[in-house]
Amino acid sequence: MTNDTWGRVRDELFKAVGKNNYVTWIEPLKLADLSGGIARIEVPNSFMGDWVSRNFGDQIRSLLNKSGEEVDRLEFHVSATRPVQAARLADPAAMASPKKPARTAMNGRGSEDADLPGAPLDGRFTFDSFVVGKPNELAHAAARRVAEGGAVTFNPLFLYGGVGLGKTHLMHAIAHELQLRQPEARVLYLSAEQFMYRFVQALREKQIMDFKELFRSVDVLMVDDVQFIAGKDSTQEEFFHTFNALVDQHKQIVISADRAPGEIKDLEERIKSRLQCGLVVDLHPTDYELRLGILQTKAEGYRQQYAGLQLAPGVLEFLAHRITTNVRVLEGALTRLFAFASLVGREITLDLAQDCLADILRHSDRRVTIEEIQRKVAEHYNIRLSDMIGPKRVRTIARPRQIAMHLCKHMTTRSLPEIGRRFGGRDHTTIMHGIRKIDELRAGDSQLAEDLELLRRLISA
Ligand SMILES: Nc1ncnc2c1ncn2[C@@H]1O[C@H](COP(=O)(O)OP(=O)(O)OP(=O)(O)O)[C@@H](O)[C@H]1O
Repeated sequence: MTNDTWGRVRDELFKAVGKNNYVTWIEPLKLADLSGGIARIEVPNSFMGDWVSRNFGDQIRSLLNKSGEEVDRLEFHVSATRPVQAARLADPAAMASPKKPARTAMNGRGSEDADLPGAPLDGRFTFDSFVVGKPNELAHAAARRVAEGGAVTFNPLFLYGGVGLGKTHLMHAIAHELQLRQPEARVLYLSAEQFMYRFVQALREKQIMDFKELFRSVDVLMVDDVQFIAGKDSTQEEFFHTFNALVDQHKQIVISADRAPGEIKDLEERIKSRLQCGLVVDLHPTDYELRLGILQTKAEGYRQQYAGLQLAPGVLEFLAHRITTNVRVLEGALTRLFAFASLVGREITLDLAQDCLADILRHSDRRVTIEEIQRKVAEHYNIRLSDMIGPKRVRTIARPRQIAMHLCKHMTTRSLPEIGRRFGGRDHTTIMHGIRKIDELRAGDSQLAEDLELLRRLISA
């Protein structure tokens, strides 16, 4: 195989994969050897090897074969000689002596940390104070796994979800836990905005090498709200290099965003693909049980703080039912309620809650209608809307109908008789039966549970 042949193969790949893909994935490849039907290709890091193998492997092999070589298999090896700059950054001995020692990059490391690039950790955001329920159990388990330290199993851990669902809380909890378990570990938590700010500052002050060295010398890097760097070209570029350097050194990265990597607009494709390479976990909107759990935990704390204050039964259930927006609002409501009750020296009752939280409750009032739910569920299961309220009892229709009943109960404030009337004049006991049936089924049927959650989101979107 001559260099010319490899050159031609690369030219063909350029045409086939387009400029961007070519520059990111193909250009850095080096054909090191071709013998015994195996093409050995050198790549700068293992991530790249995996990606190229999965996405372009077949194309490369077939182009090599077309050019007259007999290639059965491609093997990717991380090249021993790293690019000059990367080697310099990865090897402390070869580093230009940094102005600030690397450990100043870490959170919670005493007074020398005055100018840390990291954000301070909130002492309340620990695993102990995080209430686990169905919607967040996977995110919680993955965060726990990362917090145990040890060998990196997935990189990055990518947490995403809507506003106030606990992403920041989990990231801080990881940092706290790591500091306890491995006090020497260099854990850096910051928002993507702070990352950009530090980067721009380093550029301005001509300290870019310090910046690079600092970020590449951490053991765990956590970047919150990464969607912020979308559309900010040089920050994205720097983030990409930082990310790669850390992954190559098997350092853990944890990222959060308000949506899945593939859905972040104006984020470079190569960054999206890197973000998708580890474990991508969705924090689902809270369900009633989780909201109640969070309220109970918080209320317990307040009971100690406001000793003697009475909390009437049913108040927490009422709040969990009515405030469905996000946990931050839920917490805010409870805080206000306890503060108000303690000021006026009254028991916290439903009436007091309704008075004191009127604005929040009004804002959280669901405007979801029974008709809307019926329509969305019918669309989802591809059945006719008329069948939703009609008499047919075949399972393909009856089950979606029961799901719609279930959602009506939980997403509107309508009573069972009223729901019954809107389902073709059914009796309220039929509605109750339908709701119970779905509750029973979803406990053992994960597909059904997922459908319910998805529909809930579609409906409340
Ligand atoms: N499962 C939970 N248990 C206890 N508290 C929670 C839970 N989920 C969220 N919270 C609390 O809700 C508030 C908002 O959470 P957090 O700041 O982590 O949200 P976020 O997902 O990062 O939101 P944003 O997108 O606004 O950054 C915090 O006070 C947090 O402690």
